[in-house]
Amino acid sequence: MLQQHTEERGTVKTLPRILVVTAVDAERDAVLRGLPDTCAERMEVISAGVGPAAAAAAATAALLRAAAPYDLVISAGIGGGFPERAAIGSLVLASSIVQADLGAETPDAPGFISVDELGFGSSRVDADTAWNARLLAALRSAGLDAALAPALTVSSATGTAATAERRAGLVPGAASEGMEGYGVAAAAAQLGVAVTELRAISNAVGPRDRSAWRIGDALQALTAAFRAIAAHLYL
Ligand SMILES: O=C(O)c1cccc(C(=O)CC[C@H]2O[C@@H](n3cnc4c(=O)[nH]cnc43)[C@H](O)[C@@H]2O)c1
Repeated sequence: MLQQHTEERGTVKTLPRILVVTAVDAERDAVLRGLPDTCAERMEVISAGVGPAAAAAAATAALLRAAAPYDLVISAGIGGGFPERAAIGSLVLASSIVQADLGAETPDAPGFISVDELGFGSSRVDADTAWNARLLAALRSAGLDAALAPALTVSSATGTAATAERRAGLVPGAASEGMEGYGVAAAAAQLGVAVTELRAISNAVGPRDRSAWRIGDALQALTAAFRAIAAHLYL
């Protein structure tokens, strides 16, 4: 990490290099709106496309082509919130990132076996606890907050109450659902870079009702979150 001397106070501030991976351009632009020009060299923000495969491919490419190593990768965007855990417009910071539909469907309840249970590996990557603490401190110093909880990744967004219940039961405490986190996390883990996920909630996880999505509110929350993070880490 580059160190910047603040001579008048005699302090040394570390300036981390962070890669932010969003799915679509509207999310990338919302993140960029929160960043001052001065941190452009330290924070790269990309839109990777929707879904874990596109996210993993783009994150891997960005990590490998970087002129200098990244200290942290953040999967960021709007997301679904599990009722009672994350309201529309609120933020969820992942404690772990879980691919919730990676496994096998079964005819018996609960209707799904994860790859972990099947013995094919792991569907979970733990978010970096030290970075999560820094990001939470950044949000709180700007009067914001985030639920620190497992974040689900799925290839098909939940659209029924039954799927919402099954996915919530699969990962106790899960607060958010998105479609890219695990792909970004798998890329970061493969390359030994710390990772976390930050979701701004646009809709409830449950029966599909696109008219109830509050994308504008969620994008504003994303901008505010990254403004707070940049101010805390770089200014
Ligand atoms: O239509 C728009 O203006 C618009 C602006 C920004 C983003 C979108 C998206 O549709 C992004 C898709 C993206 O959102 C995540 N997401 C949001 N809600 C959920 C959900 O309930 N379950 C799973 N994923 C969700 C997801 O990561 C998609 O990539 C549109």
